Parts: sequence; C-alpha cells; structure tokens
Amino acid sequence: MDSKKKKEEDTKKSEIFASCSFSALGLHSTLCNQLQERLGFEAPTLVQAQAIPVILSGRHALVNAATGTGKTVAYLAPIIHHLQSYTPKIDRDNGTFALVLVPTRELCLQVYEILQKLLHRFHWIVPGYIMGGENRSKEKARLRKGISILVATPGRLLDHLKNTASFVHTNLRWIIFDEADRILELGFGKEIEDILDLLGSRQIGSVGKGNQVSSLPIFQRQNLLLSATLNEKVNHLAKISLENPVTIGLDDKKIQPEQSVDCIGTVESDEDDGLEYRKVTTSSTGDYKLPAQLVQRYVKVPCGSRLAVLFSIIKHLFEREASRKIVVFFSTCDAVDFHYALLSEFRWSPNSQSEAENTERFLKCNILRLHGSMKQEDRRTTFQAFKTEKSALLLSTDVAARGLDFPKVRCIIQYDSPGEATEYVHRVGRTARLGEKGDSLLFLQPIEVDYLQDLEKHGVSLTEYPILKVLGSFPLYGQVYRAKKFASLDLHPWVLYLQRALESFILAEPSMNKLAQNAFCSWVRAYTAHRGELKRIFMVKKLHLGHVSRSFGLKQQPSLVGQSFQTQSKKRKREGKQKGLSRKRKANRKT
Ligand SMILES: Nc1ncnc2c1ncn2[C@@H]1O[C@H](COP(=O)(O)OP(=O)(O)OP(=O)(O)O)[C@@H](O)[C@H]1O
Repeated sequence: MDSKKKKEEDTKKSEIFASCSFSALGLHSTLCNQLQERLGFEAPTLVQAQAIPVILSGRHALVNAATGTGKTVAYLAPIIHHLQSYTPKIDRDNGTFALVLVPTRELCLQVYEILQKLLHRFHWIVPGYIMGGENRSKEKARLRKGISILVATPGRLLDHLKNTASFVHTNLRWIIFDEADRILELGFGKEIEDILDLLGSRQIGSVGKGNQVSSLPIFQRQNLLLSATLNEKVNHLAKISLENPVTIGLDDKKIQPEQSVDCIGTVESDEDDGLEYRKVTTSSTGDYKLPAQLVQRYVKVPCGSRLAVLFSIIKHLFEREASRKIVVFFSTCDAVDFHYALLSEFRWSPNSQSEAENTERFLKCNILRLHGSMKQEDRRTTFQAFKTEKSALLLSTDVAARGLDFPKVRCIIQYDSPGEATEYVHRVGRTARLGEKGDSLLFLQPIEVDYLQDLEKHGVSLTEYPILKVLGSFPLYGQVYRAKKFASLDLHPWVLYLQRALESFILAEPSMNKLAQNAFCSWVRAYTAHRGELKRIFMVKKLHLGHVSRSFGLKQQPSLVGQSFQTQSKKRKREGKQKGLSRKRKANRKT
C-alpha cells in the first residue's frame, strides 16, 4: 500500500475507531477477549469509547450516534461486565437483570444473537428474547426458568408482565430502549409508560424495589435510551424514564442551551466530573448524522415510468457488479408482495422479436422479501438469508429500516418515499455501516421534489442520479439510445418497450394482476397517510391515478381499481373493528 493510501486508511479509521482498547475502558478481560474472538472487534468505535465508561459508572444515558456506529455493544458490554462480576454468581432463579426493548422482531433476534456470542464464556448469564409472533406458552416456560438479559418487543413484554406470574423481575437493574424513537413512532408510547409503571421505573428514585433476592446487592436502576435520530417523543420518554442522564454523541449544533423554542422536554445534568454532561435541546429542525462516505442521490421519475425505471436500475446495478446486496424500500406489504412476484417471474428479452422468445428472466439475482404480514418463520428465514448471502436483492417495508445490521449492503433504493426525514436516515443507514462504502437512491415524482428541501432542512442533501445515461446503456434491438435525445423518461424507447412488456406480462397472469391491484390500492392508502408538513408535498389530489396504475403495470382504468380500493378499505375497516384494532396497529399497518 502506498503511503498516501495508508494515510487515507488511517484517517478513515480514526474517524470511526477510538485509539484506546476495550480493556482501557474498564471492561473485564474475558469480555474483551470475547469481543475480539467472537465478534472480531479489535478496538472500540468512537461511540463505544464515549458510552462504555459512562454506562459502567451507573449513570442514566441518552446515546445519539449515526447509524452503524456500534451502539449495540456500547450498551451490552457494560451490562455483561457488571453481571459477570456479581458474587455470589447470579443464577436463573434471580430472574431478569436487564431488559432491552426494541421495535421489531428482527432487531430482537439480532441483539439476542450478539448477546449469545458475548456470553459464550459467561454461561451463568442467560440471554433470551420474547416477541410478537412467537409461542406464548414456550416463552412463559423460558421466563419461568429465568432469563438474565431479556430482549423484547414492547407489546409482548407487557403481556408477560401482566400475565406471567413466574416472570421474576424484582432484580431488574437496567432498562434499555434501543431505537427509542421508532418504538414510540409505532404507537407503543402507552405500553412503554405501562411497562415503566409496572417495573416501578418511571421517574426513578425507585431504587431497590423491596423484593430483591437477599443475597444480591440492592441495585440502583439504570435506564438507557439509544437512537440515531431523536425527536420530541424521545425527549418525553427521556423525561419520564431517565434520571439526571448523561448525553452522548449529541453534537454542538443540536445542543443549544439558551434556546427553548424547539425544546420539548429538557434533559439536564448539572454535574461536571470531566464527562460530557450537557443540557440537551433536540430541535425538530436539527440535522441528522449520516455516514460521511454515503453517496446519496435522487432520481426524478414521472409516475407512469416508475416501474420500468426501477427494473432498469436494479438490472443495471447487478449487471455492473453481480455480487452485491441491495435493499429496496416500499411503503406497504402489498407493494412488496407484488414487486417480489413480478421481479422474480418477469421474463423479457429486449431483443426478441416475438413473445415466445421471452424465456429469459429479466433479473437473474437472488430476490428476497420482508414485511410485517409474513409468517414469523418466513420473516426469520429471510432475515437470516439476507445476512449470509453475498449477493441478493431484498424488497422490504420499513420493518427492515431500523437497527438491522446486514453485512455488506452496497445500495439502498427508496422506491416509495419514506415520509419523515428520520425514516430516510434509518433506511439509508442500512448501508455505509462502520466506514464501509454505500450508495442510496431516492425515487421522487416531479410533483414531489419539494421533499428534497425538507431533507435539506435536516442537513441531508442529495445529488441527481444520471438515469438517462443508465437507460442509454441498454441496447434495444441492437440499437443504443443515447441520453441527450430524450428530454423525458416517458418517451425513452427502452422505458416504453419495457413498460409495454411488463403490462402484457401482468395482464396475462391473473394472480399477478390481482397482486398489482392490491398493491395499487394500498399504495394510494399509504400515500394519503402522510402527516403534517409532508401532506403538502405528497398530495394525493395531485396524483394522476391512471399514471399510478401504470406504475403497477395495470392497464385498467383507475376508476375500476378505485372501486376495489373502496371495497377493500371498507372490508379492512370491518375487520379492524372486529379485531378491535388499536391505534398502534393501524399506525403499524404499513410495515
Ligand atoms: N468495535 C467494533 N469493531 C468492529 N466492528 C464493530 C465494532 N462495534 C460494532 N461493530 C460492527 O458495526 C456494525 C454496526 O453496529 P451496530 O449494529 O451496533 O450499529 P448501530 O449504531 O446500532 O446502528 P443502527 O443505528 O443502524 O442501529 C455491526 O456489524 C457490528 O458488528
């Protein structure tokens, strides 16, 4: 390696990793060995170097650091450090000492897997998880046996707190909210407050709640909140769950002690022992932290050409580099199902003269899908598969947007726009993790480009993707159509031919046609669900439903599809009433 390259590498490393070792942070040597041997971590990341000593000290903490910077180990390592040091050694009868609350099932499994690795040499500390979609009786049995560090989704945890008498949590010392803002966005606010009440952890001061196992010391509660993005709701949660917390990772732009206008709930600490104690005011217009090496672009596509352009870009990316991982985000489960079926089955050879010659799969890559309406077992299989695959395309709802750590994802495509800027940040955060390369591409219709200004307000700026150049790389009947000739994507021959082929393919397959109609309906519903300021940008009134139909490869008149939209929406409402759907679930239905 030449010296310039080495210097660059060193600079890059120093922007991610601290110059100290894990043991210098005060962690037990066996744990440091586990970090190295089981996880391959040589040195702590910057956020770990900041957070571990604070968390070891027992202080409550609010940790705000960019996606993929190692927040998980930042809280797990200090907990394990403490638990392994207790004498007498803890055992399963002592019940749960640490509770990690996460928004999704996949994140639950991910944290659990890391715990398993870290606890390899501490067999007396038992990790476990409970989450929606799993068998309650089996979970009850596991809780009865005792779980020292429990990872949970909030709804299921509350269920067990209320209904599982054998769940021992009298020794609880830590409550961690990982992806705190997402937990709240999903509408779990009430559950969280109930959980804090049931655990006697609201407003703290609840040190040593009476029933501790007598041989163990009385523990001071320590609560931790972590997220790459903060919002008003997190401030509220911080207020009701953290006592005199230390804030880690909040940069100066976000910390404006004198400003109170945007401050909703101030987390304050007036102690000064050399650690970073600050008054925090997170403003809703503050900027978000994104990995510096992430290349962010947008592509402006007229609605009717969206489908053809998406297919072309994915094809282009895999043809340029066959071995790569890409995630495409959609707004609804139905949209994922439709695009999954179509991308997997669509056959078209751009140079064939007749339909009979269209035997070749348009996309040859491995395609996976993930969303909240899938069976738990299928979700688990996809999650594991995408982790281990070297090359694959994952189509997903926002269920994959938070916290998931899929190695080596090179590109994130946001086909349906994310809505809140926080969601944008977390979606793109699935790539460019821990200093790795990463690209992101946001699809926008010409009527939606004001969204770029909304992102700008949060310090997120994107450049335009050279779509005409990409389309120009596809020969059609031996001819290459050069970029400059086509002012609009709609008129590009490649797009026109591909769109026609997609529409014929869908029309010929009744099941595909049905999937397309369902996807269309739920897409329109999701579009109408944009909130607040964003309603001004994503205005359903501005949509041309005929063009939206085209974007699902449908030739039908929008009014026909519109009828089925109404029927479906009535049906869902009826079902919702029958099931007594909570506000939370309604908010959650997109994922
Ligand atoms: N000290 C370290 N050395 C090397 N790799 C690390 C280190 N700490 C974490 N990692 C790796 O970095 C990646 C990101 O870590 P993690 O998932 O904890 O990030 P995060 O900050 O929680 O991200 P997000 O905000 O998306 O949830 C993981 O693959 C993890 O294994």
